[in-house]
Amino acid sequence: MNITGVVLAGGKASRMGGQDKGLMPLHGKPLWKHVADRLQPQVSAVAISANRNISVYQASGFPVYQDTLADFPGPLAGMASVIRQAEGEWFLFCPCDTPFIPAHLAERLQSQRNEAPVVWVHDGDRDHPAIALVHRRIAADIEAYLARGDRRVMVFMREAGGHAVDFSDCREAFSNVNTPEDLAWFEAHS
Ligand SMILES: Nc1nc2c(ncn2[C@@H]2O[C@H](COP(=O)(O)OP(=O)(O)OP(=O)(O)O)[C@@H](O)[C@H]2O)c(=O)[nH]1
Repeated sequence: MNITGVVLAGGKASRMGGQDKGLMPLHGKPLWKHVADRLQPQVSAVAISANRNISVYQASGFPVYQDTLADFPGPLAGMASVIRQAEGEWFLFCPCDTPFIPAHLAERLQSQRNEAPVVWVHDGDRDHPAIALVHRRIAADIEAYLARGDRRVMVFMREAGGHAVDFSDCREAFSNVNTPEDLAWFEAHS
């Protein structure tokens, strides 16, 4: 299966004080690059979803896609915007703030998909609907869902016929960085 891995870096990062979270360094490397480096061996191509500092992301050489659904901020808008601009059938989305995703992420999501058009990570405690393997055919459904005023990623994905895949054996791989305190903690402990 050909999969495009997409680093979602288009959020407002309000809990990070509004800075561009993807560009914040952890151990001297920007958060988005940690995610891209972990995705790259698992996918056919890597791309970035971003809405500011575009030239900085473009300098990586990866394609960078901006949101075309700017009226509907949130990860779903990022997903549909990428699918509309990129080629390829399958997309593995992953937030820029999840720098420890496991090496078997794509393989396990694929192997437990069972024909669903979207599957996402469940870490044993909670769902991570922005870490998801998505087929391009749901782009139109995302657009319709956003247009009717909804934003909730999980609700959409269940409506679209998706299900969660269990990653409780490696739950710590889905730790994420939301605040400056989180970043300081990972700088000291990872
Ligand atoms: N392309 C795109 N990505 C988004 C958008 N909103 C959130 N994301 C991404 O989705 C992932 C999860 O986002 P959140 O942590 O819920 O939101 P955030 O904006 O990053 O941070 P907070 O404002 O602190 O909630 C992150 O990787 C974000 O960059 C958006 O409107 N467009």
